Amino acid sequence: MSLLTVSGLVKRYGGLLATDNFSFDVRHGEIHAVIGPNGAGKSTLITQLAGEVRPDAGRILLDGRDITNESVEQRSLRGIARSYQITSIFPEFSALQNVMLAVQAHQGHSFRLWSPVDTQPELTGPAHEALARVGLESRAHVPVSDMAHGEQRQLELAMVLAGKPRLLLLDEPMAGMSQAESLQMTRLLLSIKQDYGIVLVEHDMDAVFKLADRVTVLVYGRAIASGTPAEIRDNPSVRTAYLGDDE
Ligand SMILES: Nc1ncnc2c1ncn2[C@@H]1O[C@H](COP(=O)(O)OP(=O)(O)OP(=O)(O)O)[C@@H](O)[C@H]1O
Repeated sequence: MSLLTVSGLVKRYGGLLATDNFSFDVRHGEIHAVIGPNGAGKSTLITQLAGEVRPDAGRILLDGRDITNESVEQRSLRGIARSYQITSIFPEFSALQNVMLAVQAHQGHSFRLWSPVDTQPELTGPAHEALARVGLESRAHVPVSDMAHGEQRQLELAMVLAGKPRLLLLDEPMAGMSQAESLQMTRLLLSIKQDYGIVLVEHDMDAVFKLADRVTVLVYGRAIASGTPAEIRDNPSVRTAYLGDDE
């Protein structure tokens, strides 16, 4: 059974169909990329999967359970985690403290960052573990403001993993990265993917074709093609949809 199954999803903004009868699924251990031109509805899809926006029609199932009407918090408890952009990071705090905050937010503990960190093993343990997963363990005590952009994006991923999710919703994890940083993030995602199901929205096509097991192409809210990276690359209607687009 798929980890995530989406069927017949519809989202209208006035007369605009931002999501047009969209269906797809994500298996455990799989990266399913959603690509498409600007305004195709990729972010709108992610917000509906995360529970921030309710669809007008359709169903979202996690492990076969209907979560369409569940809140962001309920979905988070079930293991759906959305990556947020760097704006959710506290730059003056260390990498470790930022991940501890993410652990704390997930566990619902009270805010205790001012007490000595080594007295809070329930936070430091999972936080160190998440930093190690993304290769930032040696940077645990570095203030985020002293970290490179690519490292900050890795930290963002550590914060997502800190909640021990099962399904990751990654919205442009390579945004603003140099080619070297993007390669590093690609390697990182490949090294962790077997433990999660991942929905990947990304404009960096090199990264998408290296990472994705399956790719679904959105145009005007509608899935016009779905298949392996090789199938998508060779699909004439995908090529047509991207003609004149600089992505
Ligand atoms: N809250 C909203 N109210 C009205 N229209 C919206 C709203 N959110 C998105 N839209 C519209 O829905 C369509 C899809 O937007 P969306 O941001 O999901 O596209 P996208 O594929 O993520 O684009 P990009 O690649 O540029 O981020 C666009 O036409 C957009 O203007």
